[in-house]
Amino acid sequence: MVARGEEVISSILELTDGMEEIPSSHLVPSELRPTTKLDDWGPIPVIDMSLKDRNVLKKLVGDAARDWGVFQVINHNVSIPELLSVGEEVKLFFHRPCENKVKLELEPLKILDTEVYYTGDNTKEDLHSLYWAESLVCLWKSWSKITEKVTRSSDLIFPGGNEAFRSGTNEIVMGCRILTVEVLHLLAEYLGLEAGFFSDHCFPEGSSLFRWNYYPSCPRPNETLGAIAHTDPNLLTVLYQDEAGGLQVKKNDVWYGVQPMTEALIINIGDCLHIFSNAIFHSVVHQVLVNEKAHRLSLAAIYYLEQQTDMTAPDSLVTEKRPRMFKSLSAHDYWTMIFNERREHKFPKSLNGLEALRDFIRRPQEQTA
Ligand SMILES: O=C(O)CCC(=O)C(=O)O
Ligand SMILES: [Fe+2]
Repeated sequence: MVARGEEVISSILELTDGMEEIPSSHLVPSELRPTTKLDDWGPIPVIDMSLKDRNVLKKLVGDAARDWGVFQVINHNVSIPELLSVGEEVKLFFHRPCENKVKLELEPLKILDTEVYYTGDNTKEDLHSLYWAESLVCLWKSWSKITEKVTRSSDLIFPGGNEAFRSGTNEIVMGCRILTVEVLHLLAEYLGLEAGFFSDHCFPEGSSLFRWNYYPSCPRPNETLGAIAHTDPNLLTVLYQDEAGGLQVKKNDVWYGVQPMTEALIINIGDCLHIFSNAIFHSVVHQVLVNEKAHRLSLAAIYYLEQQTDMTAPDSLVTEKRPRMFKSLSAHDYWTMIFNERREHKFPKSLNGLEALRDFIRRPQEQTA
């Protein structure tokens, strides 16, 4: 059952078939619409992870996280051919009849610390920023028995079995984990901290999720967005975007496109790393533009801190020039706050996590170290 027009839409992809206008439910208010073209590429740093000189690599990664909050990495050891082949299977899922996909929407499947669900109309989701997009999510609540969990997720999505999806997902899960640990190590070392300072709070007990996002082509790309401007509320996101492009990041109030590179993965700094680093690293504001011609596929591998993690920045990151920016809060406090905030503000949602943090920002009179 898919009602069209003003009513419930359970699959944007089906809705777009032969459509010339977009439903009012998906119109983005004019002040939030795209202001630059999808291919206005910006000078987002591209970092070669195979660089042998660790000091140089550390500086490149740290400077990029500080100045941009986003960078692309190449030679990262995550198999892109494997990722592309899993992506093809995921597209087959998105192109299933709506009724079939919606089953996973109505009844998220939970088994062994694993959740699998589908969202066909992200505008109905209070909790995240995706808009003109459908998503397929696999959430794993810790890393123990991860291979088993990945297998179960695969069987939930493809009950008849799908070897390409299962083994490919396993390989990317492992590759992205290694990349994430490596980036977190470099970022900690850049700040003069123990290498495991961030990653030890993330692995092995933190949750992670893989969200495949499908952004169908859109007859009026200037009137909507694939994802509205937001920051990621987690620690760090590893992102793959296909050649359609559309990811934009904001720096000093200017939007820059992130140029698609077949071999690259994108690293986004999330709110928790911003808070934990006393705002030395920047949680990047980003959005996604859709286009008239091509559907777009992306994968967001999202890493969370363990819930009990106290995100108070270490004293060594507090100086006279850079006083302590946030009151003490745990990853769980932050989580609760951001979700309440998003639930309350239907639209435009309060999606810049750091604006939503206002009660946790220390006022000048409180800023004695
Ligand atoms: O699809 C993209 O490029 C970005 C997706 C995103 O921002 C997210 O999933 O949080
Ligand atoms: Fe995001």
